[in-house]
Amino acid sequence: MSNPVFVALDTPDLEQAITIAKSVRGHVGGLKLGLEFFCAHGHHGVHEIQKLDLPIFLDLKLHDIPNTVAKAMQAINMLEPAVVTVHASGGRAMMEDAKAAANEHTKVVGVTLLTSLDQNDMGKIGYQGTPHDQVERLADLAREAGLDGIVCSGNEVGAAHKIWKDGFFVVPGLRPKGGAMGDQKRAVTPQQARNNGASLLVIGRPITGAEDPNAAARAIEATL
Ligand SMILES: O=c1ccn([C@@H]2O[C@H](COP(=O)(O)O)[C@@H](O)[C@H]2O)c(=O)[nH]1
Repeated sequence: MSNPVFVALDTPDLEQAITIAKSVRGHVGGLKLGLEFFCAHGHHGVHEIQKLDLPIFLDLKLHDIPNTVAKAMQAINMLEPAVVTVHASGGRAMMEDAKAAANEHTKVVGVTLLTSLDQNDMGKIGYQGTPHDQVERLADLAREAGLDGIVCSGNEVGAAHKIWKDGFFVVPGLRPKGGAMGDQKRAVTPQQARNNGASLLVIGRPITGAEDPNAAARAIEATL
C-alpha cells in the first residue's frame, strides 16, 4: 500500500463526508466509513463515497453470535470493501464464520482492545493483564481463526508483528505530536505507528477537524 493513511469520515452528513474526502484524496490511500456514517446512510452512502475511486474500509466492528455476523458480512459483500472489522472478543467461531462469509478480496481484521481504553478501563471490564497481554492474546486467536490481521494501538503493534509476521495491522488512535487526544487513551504519532509495523493508519479528527484538511493530510503524509 503506497499511502497507508485511511481517513476516517466520521460524520452523519453525507455532503460533508464527500467534501472532506474530495479535499484530501490526493494525500490519503483510502477512506474509512464507520458506524456513524453507515447508520445514517447505509449502502447508498457507501456507493456515493465509492465514486471518489479510493479503497473503502468499512469499520463496522461486527460483534454478535457467529450466524448473525456471517449474515451481516454477506449483506455487505456487494459493497466490495477492502477492509472490514469484527470484534476479536466475539470469539474464534465468530471470526471463522465472518472470514468464511467475506469476499475473497476483503481483509477481515479483528479489533483487539479499543484505543479509547487503558489499563484502568480493562480492570473495570474484567479483562486480565495489560493492554499488551490483551492484544497478544486476541492476535493469536484472530490468527488461529483465519483472519487477515488485527486492529490495535501503535503501542502494541510492534509486539503483535513479532508473533504474526505476515499479519495485517490496522492502527487507529493516531495523533500528530501535541495533537488533542479527545477520547483516545493509547495514542502514538502516525510516524511511530508506521515505524512499529502498522500496515494501515486510521486518522480521523486530526485531518477532518483541521481548519484545512488537505494541509493536515499533506503534513501527515510528509512524516511517513
Ligand atoms: O480501537 C479502535 C478502533 C477503531 N477506531 C476508529 O478509528 C477512528 C479514529 O478517529 P480519530 O478521530 O482519529 O480519533 C474512529 O473512526 C474510530 O471509530 C478507534 O479509534 N480505535
